[in-house]
Amino acid sequence: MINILMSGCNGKMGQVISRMAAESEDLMIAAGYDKYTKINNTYPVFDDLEKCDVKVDVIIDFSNPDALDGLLSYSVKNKTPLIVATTGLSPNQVNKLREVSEAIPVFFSANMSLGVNLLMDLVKKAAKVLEYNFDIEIIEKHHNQKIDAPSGTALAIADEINSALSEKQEYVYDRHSRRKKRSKKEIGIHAVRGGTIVGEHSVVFAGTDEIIEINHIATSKEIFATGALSAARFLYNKKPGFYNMNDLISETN
Ligand SMILES: NC(=O)C1=CN([C@@H]2O[C@H](COP(=O)(O)OP(=O)(O)OC[C@H]3O[C@@H](n4cnc5c(N)ncnc54)[C@H](O)[C@@H]3O)[C@@H](O)[C@H]2O)C=CC1
Ligand SMILES: O=C(O)C1=N[C@H](C(=O)O)C[C@H](O)C1
Repeated sequence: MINILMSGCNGKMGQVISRMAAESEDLMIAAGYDKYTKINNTYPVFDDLEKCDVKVDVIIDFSNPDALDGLLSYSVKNKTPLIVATTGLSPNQVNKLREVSEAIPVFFSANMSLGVNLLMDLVKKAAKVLEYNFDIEIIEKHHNQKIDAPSGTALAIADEINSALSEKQEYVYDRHSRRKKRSKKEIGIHAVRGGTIVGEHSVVFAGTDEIIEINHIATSKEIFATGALSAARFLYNKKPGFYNMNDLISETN
């Protein structure tokens, strides 16, 4: 049995993962961490990681960037593998994750779904072929409770595209403050927020008289929970290192 500490356990993702872990035979949530503690869970919930006296094998984090420092200290002190799915981290926080991955296994992904990771591969291929004649714009849509914008996934898609292009493009967020024509050296990134949209990402390659669009639509949060639980199985007993969905997909396929 792999014992998990669920960080952000009382949030939307934390609750979906708790339900799915309870249905699994090899994983259980042994403890939770959340600053909001007014929900009854089947496991003990701590509002301070220093108070957590439950021994766990892996941490899964779907919370807020504010929680990261405490999680890193706890993980390093207890040598506990850490899965970070929280988005909106600063570049400095991502660097810290890389640093601690020299001491403990760290898994970081802005999107735990298999589909989005396939989309990233397809988009990279398209970007290489269309590099010189097509303008690239990314549009993401999420529910009205989402805090960060643009989504971590939209930024990760833009990074993947940039890694495939011969010349690095500048990211342009929305366009309301710009009063000039679009340049050839940019990737536009746009966020839509409303209702209960689970998560949609669309990459538009707009050329002269033709448009190619590659889309991913999440219709339930369970796809992210499935990915996070697979990441827990993957990271348990791994050597220190910085892992992502590509490592998980190549090991399991
Ligand atoms: N990588 C992926 O596949 C996915 C990532 N996410 C990301 O996961 C995060 C959480 O998403 P949701 O569950 O929808 O949000 P939510 O707002 O429903 O839940 C967040 C939970 O974290 C808790 N929290 C906030 N700050 C905290 C702190 N400093 N210490 C401890 N607990 C704290 C809140 O009380 C809340 O219960 C977001 O950053 C979101 O973008 C969400 C879905 C998929
Ligand atoms: O907040 C969400 O809900 C989601 N956040 C992630 C992101 O910011 O990319 C992933 C997913 O789209 C859902």
